[in-house]
Amino acid sequence: MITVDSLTRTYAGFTAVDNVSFTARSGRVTGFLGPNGAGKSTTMRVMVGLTTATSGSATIDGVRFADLPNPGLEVGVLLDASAQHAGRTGREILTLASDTMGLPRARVDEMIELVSLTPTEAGRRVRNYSLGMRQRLGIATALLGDPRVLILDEPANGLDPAGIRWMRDLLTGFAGRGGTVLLSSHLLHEIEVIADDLVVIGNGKIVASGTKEDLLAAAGTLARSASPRDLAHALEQAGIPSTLAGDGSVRTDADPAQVGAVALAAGIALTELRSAEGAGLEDMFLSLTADTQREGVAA
Ligand SMILES: Nc1ncnc2c1ncn2[C@@H]1O[C@H](COP(=O)(O)OP(=O)(O)OP(=O)(O)O)[C@@H](O)[C@H]1O
Repeated sequence: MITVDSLTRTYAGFTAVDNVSFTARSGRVTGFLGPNGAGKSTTMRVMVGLTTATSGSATIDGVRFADLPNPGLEVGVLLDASAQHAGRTGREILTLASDTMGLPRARVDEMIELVSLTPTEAGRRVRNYSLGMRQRLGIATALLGDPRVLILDEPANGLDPAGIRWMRDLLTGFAGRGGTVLLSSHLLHEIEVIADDLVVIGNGKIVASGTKEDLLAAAGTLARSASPRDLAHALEQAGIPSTLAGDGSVRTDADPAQVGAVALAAGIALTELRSAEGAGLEDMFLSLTADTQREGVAA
């Protein structure tokens, strides 16, 4: 389990991470979301000892990363796939990491195979790797020590569609065996498919956290009819506030049964009625972070 407790990180008076607390539990994939500059990477860097906390703490099973005797055996980290030594081959990077951790060399070949780098690619210098290949190498490095916790910043970045699916299966399998996965991503569809829990950060502060089900269920109900304005009007008459979305749907916080009953009473045929869950993470994310979005897209 990863525990972040009242974590604050300031840079010359600017507060990048502001009193952040959350946990990433074992056996679960926790998605860490937020707009550009929200503080995700800074929080993750503190977790793995690359940046110090101004106050508060981040611990892995109760221990600070810096106090772990052989951290690679406990925590797999992928923060910046391009930070690998460009002049070394993928195999050299894995071999060095494996030696540092005191692992058998056979583990290097296992990891190269696991991330589907060919032997030729593994022998190529990292400066000649594509982004997706760097990402695969980064994942191989993170998994090398067979850790029980994974901390991954944008791991799907640069992966092709098959690679994204492979990563999804890998991470859900890892959590299924009791591991802890914390991953940040701007690919909301990916997070929606893979995450069990969500932590949303905006301007350095947590704006929401909880299980995906709970957070998305709070999205309310989505209904469609041939005459959405009439439906919105009928709901208003029944004391249920609603909004007309740009896609012609009517959204409300009331539950689907209430909306159905109002439509029936008003003689309005519904063409769709469901929990707005399917409208999904993107809507939830944009509304939760509306104050912190640069483009003001959700305004
Ligand atoms: N070393 C530093 N010195 C000064 N400011 C910093 C430093 N590192 C990060 N920041 C600032 O802290 C804020 C949070 O940055 P961070 O990289 O954590 O955001 P993020 O959520 O990971 O963003 P993105 O989605 O763009 O990767 C930003 O405003 C950034 O400019």
